[in-house]
Amino acid sequence: MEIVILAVVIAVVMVGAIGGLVVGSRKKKQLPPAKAPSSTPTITRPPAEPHVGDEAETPHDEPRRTIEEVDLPVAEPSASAPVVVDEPEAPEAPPAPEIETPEPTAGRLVRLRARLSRSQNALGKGLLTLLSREHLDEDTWEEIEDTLLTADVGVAPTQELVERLRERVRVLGTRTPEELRALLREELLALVGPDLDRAVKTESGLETPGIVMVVGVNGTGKTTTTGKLARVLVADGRSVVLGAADTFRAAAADQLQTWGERVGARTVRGPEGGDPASIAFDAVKEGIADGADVVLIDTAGRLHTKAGLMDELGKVKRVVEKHAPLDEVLLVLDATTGQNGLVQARVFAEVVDVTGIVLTKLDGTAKGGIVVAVQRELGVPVKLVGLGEGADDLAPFEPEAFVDALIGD
Ligand SMILES: Nc1nc2c(ncn2[C@@H]2O[C@H](COP(=O)(O)OP(=O)(O)OP(=O)(O)O)[C@@H](O)[C@H]2O)c(=O)[nH]1
Repeated sequence: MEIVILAVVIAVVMVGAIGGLVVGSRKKKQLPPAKAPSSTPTITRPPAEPHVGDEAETPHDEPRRTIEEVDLPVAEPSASAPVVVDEPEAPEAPPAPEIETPEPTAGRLVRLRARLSRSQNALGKGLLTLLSREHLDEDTWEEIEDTLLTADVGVAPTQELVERLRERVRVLGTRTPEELRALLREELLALVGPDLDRAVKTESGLETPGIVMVVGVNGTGKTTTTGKLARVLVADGRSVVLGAADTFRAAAADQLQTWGERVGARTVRGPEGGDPASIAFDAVKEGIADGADVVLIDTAGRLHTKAGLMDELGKVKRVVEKHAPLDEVLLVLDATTGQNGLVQARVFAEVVDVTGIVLTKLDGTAKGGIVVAVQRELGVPVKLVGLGEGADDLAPFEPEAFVDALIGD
C-alpha cells in the first residue's frame, strides 16, 4: 500500500513538472521580442557605392532600428553582381544611312566657276592682258602662244587660235577692252566646240538599263566620279545600280557602296581580287532584274602601258555586252597631269571605244586648256568636269559657262 501511495505521488509530481514545462515554453513564445542589446548589429540597407560628393558616413544621430522595423533591402545591381536580363538585348542595328538629296545639275558649272580661278588667271586673264597691249608685235604674239601652250591647249589648236586672233585684231583696228573680250570669247568658244553632243548617254532605248562604264589610270578619280555621277542621275530622277568592278584597290568597293548608300543606289560587288568582268556582268544582270534606269560600272585604275590590264578592260566590256551594248564609256583624266593624259586617252580609246571624257581636278590646275587638247586628240567630247572633292562638285561641261569662267567678268 505504501508502495502504491509512493508511486501515485511520483506520478503526480512528474505530470506537474511536464505541465509546467509546456506552459513555460508557451509563455516564452508569447513573450514580446526582447529589445536588442546595443551591441547587436542592425541590418540596414547595404550602403550604396559612394559617389562623388556623397557623405562619407551615415549620420550618427540617426535612430537605430531593429530587424523588425527594417524593410528588406531592395536588391540593387552591384558592380560585381551578375546582371540578369530577362531577354538578351538585340545588338543595336547600325542606323540606316540618310538618303541625301543631291543638288540639281543644271547650272552647276556656273555655280562652281570660281573653282576655275587658276585657269582663269593663267589663261583667260593672261590672254586679255596681252591682247590689250597697244602694239601687238611679234613678241607679244609669241607670248600669247606661250600662254596657250602653258595652259595645255595643245600645239595645233594654239596655232589655229593665234592665226585667227591676229587676223581679227588686224581687221578690228583700234580695240576697246569690250571688243577684245568678245573676240576672245568667240574664238575660245569655237575652239572648245560649242556644238558637240555632251549629254552622258544613259538611255539605252531598249528594255535594258543604260550602261555606263568608267575607265582610266590609277587615281584619276574614277570611283569618285562614278559616285558623283550616280548622284547626278538620282537628282534627275533616275534609278541607279552600281557595279564595283574595281577589285584591285581594297577600299574601292566600300567607297563606291558608300556613295551609293547616300543616294539609295544599290551596289553589286564581289570578293577582293575577284574577276571584274563577272562583277560587271552581275551588276548589269541585277540592273535588268531591278528594272533600274542606269547601271554604272567602276573599273580598277590601270596603266595604259600594261597590256595585260588593258586586255582585261576589253574583256569587261565584251562580257557586259553579252547583256546589252554599252551606252557610254567614260574616260576619266586627271587635268593636272597635262599632256600625259593625252597619251593615256589614245590607248584607252583604242581598247574600249571611249565615248566621253571626264576631266577631274580642274579646280587644282591652271591647265584648263586640256579640255581643247583632249577633245582634239580623241575626237570625243568632254562631258563632265570635276571641280572639287565635294559630293556635288561634278558638273556637266557647258562650253559657254566654261569660257566665261576663263575670261572672267
Ligand atoms: N580636287 C579634286 N579632287 C578630286 C576630284 N575628283 C577626284 N578627286 C580626288 O582624287 C582622289 C582619287 O580619287 P578616286 O576616285 O579614289 O580615284 P580612282 O581613279 O578611283 O583611284 P584607283 O581606283 O586607285 O585607280 C580622291 O582623293 C578624290 O577625292 C576633283 O574633281 N577635284
